[in-house]
Parts: sequence; structure tokens; C-alpha cells
Amino acid sequence: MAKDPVRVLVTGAAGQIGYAIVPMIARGAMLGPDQPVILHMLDIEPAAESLNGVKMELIDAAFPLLRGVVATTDVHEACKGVNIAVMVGGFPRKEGMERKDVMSKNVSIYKAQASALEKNAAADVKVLVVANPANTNALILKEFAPSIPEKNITCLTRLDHNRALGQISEKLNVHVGDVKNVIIWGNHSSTQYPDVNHATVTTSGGEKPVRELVANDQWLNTEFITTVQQRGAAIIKARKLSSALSAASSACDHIRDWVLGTPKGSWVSMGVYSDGSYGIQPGLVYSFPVTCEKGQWSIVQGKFELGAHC
Ligand SMILES: NC(=O)c1ccc[n+]([C@@H]2O[C@H](COP(=O)([O-])OP(=O)(O)OC[C@H]3O[C@@H](n4cnc5c(N)ncnc54)[C@H](O)[C@@H]3O)[C@@H](O)[C@H]2O)c1
Ligand SMILES: O=C(O)C[C@H](O)C(=O)O
Repeated sequence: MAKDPVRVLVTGAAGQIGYAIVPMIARGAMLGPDQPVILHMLDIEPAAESLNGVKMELIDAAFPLLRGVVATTDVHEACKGVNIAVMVGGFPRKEGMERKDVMSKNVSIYKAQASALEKNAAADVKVLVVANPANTNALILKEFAPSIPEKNITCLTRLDHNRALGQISEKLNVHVGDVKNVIIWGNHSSTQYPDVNHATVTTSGGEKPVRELVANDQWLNTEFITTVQQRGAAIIKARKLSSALSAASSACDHIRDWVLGTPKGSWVSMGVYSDGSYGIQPGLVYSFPVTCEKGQWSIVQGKFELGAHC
């Protein structure tokens, strides 16, 4: 039997990440190849014409899974009945800035959008905050939308996780799909700790630890970490714009794994509210290793090595 469509909100949909992610969602990269979707796209009044252009392109692309498009500058209309909310709307940093430098502009957006989501979204809406500073914006959303279960408000650190997989795959010249179980601890900021201490590579001889295969602790403990921590800044320097296709793709990965589950024996990194695991203050939104099953994430326990991410 055909599935009912799922309503997916993308805020900031006329922006760079918005333009990259809406076709991915409409093609099934987020919710699967048999899941019809209705896209809700929100942007602000000055971007209304451009937002309408994105809607025109979505129609022109004739995506079989796309069952409707709402393109609006009214936050309440945008949030009506949504099951998934991908919060991209906000301002990106420019070269030389830290992500926290866009805090004052972006945080106020998340206060207003929290109440719109609370009033209008489906009761079990799953929220992914992408806009920076992502952990703080998710925390604001959680505080100002108290009726949305705290387990349903998350932020994106999957891009950092995927960057770590990519660096290992490049270093070892192995397929990125054969590398797994890196961990991003902390914030989506330059203070994050990319951890390979439990990461493995699938080889013809079975699963081997990344540390053993790389056989270069000096590189893993220094250059690898700073490359992942600083990758956002490196992309801005190269493109004069912040990452968009990789952010969009990683946001699809985050929601897909959350909704459809992580593969057996694998975990992913998600910014989720802390229940006190690993000594992290309860209530903070922090990136942990998680597994997902039946639409619920759980923090993987027992992966801490004392001092590793302090
Ligand atoms: N967490 C991550 O891994 C990650 C990765 C890349 C980018 N980002 C962040 O994502 C955000 C978006 O990046 P981008 O490159 O798409 O920026 P962009 O400037 O191209 O697009 C942002 C869009 O948001 C819109 N917007 C602004 N205020 C809004 C509001 N109140 N409601 C709805 N829409 C609003 C703008 O009009 C614009 O169209 C930035 O904050 C960026 O730093 C996060
Ligand atoms: O670095 C940025 O400001 C954009 C984004 O957070 C990224 O990591 O690419």
C-alpha cells in the first residue's frame, strides 16, 4: 500500500543549503525511495521571489515522490502539520569569523520559530537545527518550545562526522563506505573533538582499527583533528561561501538514520540533549555517538577514554 506523504519543513529554503537540500528530499535521499513528501519551504520577505523560483524549479523537475510544495514567508503557515523540521534559516559566518559570531542574529530567529513550531507542527515533530551556532540554536528551541519532547530536538554534527570519515578514507585510500564509528564529541564548533579511537575499516581480512591501519598517532592526534575542526573555515576560504552540498547531504543522513535506523554495529554522531552521559551537564545539546531504532536515538555508552575529549 502506498505510504501517506510526510510533511518536511526547510527554513531558509531560498538560501544555499536550502537550494541543495530540497531536491535531495524530493528524490527520497532523506526518507527513502518509497516515501512521498510534501515540502514546506520558509524564507523571509526579501527572499520571497527567489523562494518562488525554487518552487517553480521543484515543479519543473517532476519528482515522482513530491506530492506538494508550500512556499511561504509566514512562519505559522510553514510549520502547519510538519512531521520533520530542518532549521536552516539564519545567517552564515564569513571568512575570519567564528560560528559564535552569528549568535546574536540567529538566536532571536530560533526563539520566534520555536513557538511557531510548538503551535503548528505535528505533536511528534522531529527537529534538526542546522543554522549556526547549531547547538545553541537547538538549546534555545528546546527552551522556547517546551511541549516538543526534548528527544525530538537535535542539531547537526553529522557533517563533522562525515568529514572525519572522509579524511580517514583519503589517508588510507579506502572507500569511505568501509570506514565507520568515528565520534564527534561536543559542539559544532572549533572546540569539537573528532575521535577515531573506536573507528574501524572493513577490509578483506575483517574489521581493523583505524589507529592500527593509519599507524601514525602523531597525524591522528594533531593534523587529523584540526583538519576536521577547521574544515568549515577552509571551505569558506576556498568558496567564499560556507559549505552547502555537504551540509545538505549530511542533514539528509541525520534524518534518514534517525527515522529509518542506523545499520547494525554502526553508530553516528548527533547533537542531542544530554542526559548526563559521559559527565556532560544534563540538558545541554551536545554531540554524542548514537544508534537509532524505530525513530528513537540512544547514546552509545562506554566509549569514553578518560581525558580524550576534555
Ligand atoms: N551545522 C552545520 O553543519 C552547518 C553547515 C553549513 C552551514 N550551516 C549554517 O546554516 C545556515 C544557513 O547557511 P546557508 O549557506 O544556506 O546560508 P544562506 O545565507 O545562503 O541562506 C540562509 C537563508 O536563511 C534565510 N533566513 C534568514 N532569516 C530567516 C528567518 N527568520 N526565517 C527563515 N529564513 C530566514 C535567508 O533569507 C537565506 O535565504 C548558516 O547559519 C550556516 O552557518 C551549518
Ligand atoms: O563553518 C561554517 O561556518 C559553516 C558550517 O558550520 C560548516 O561547518 O561548514
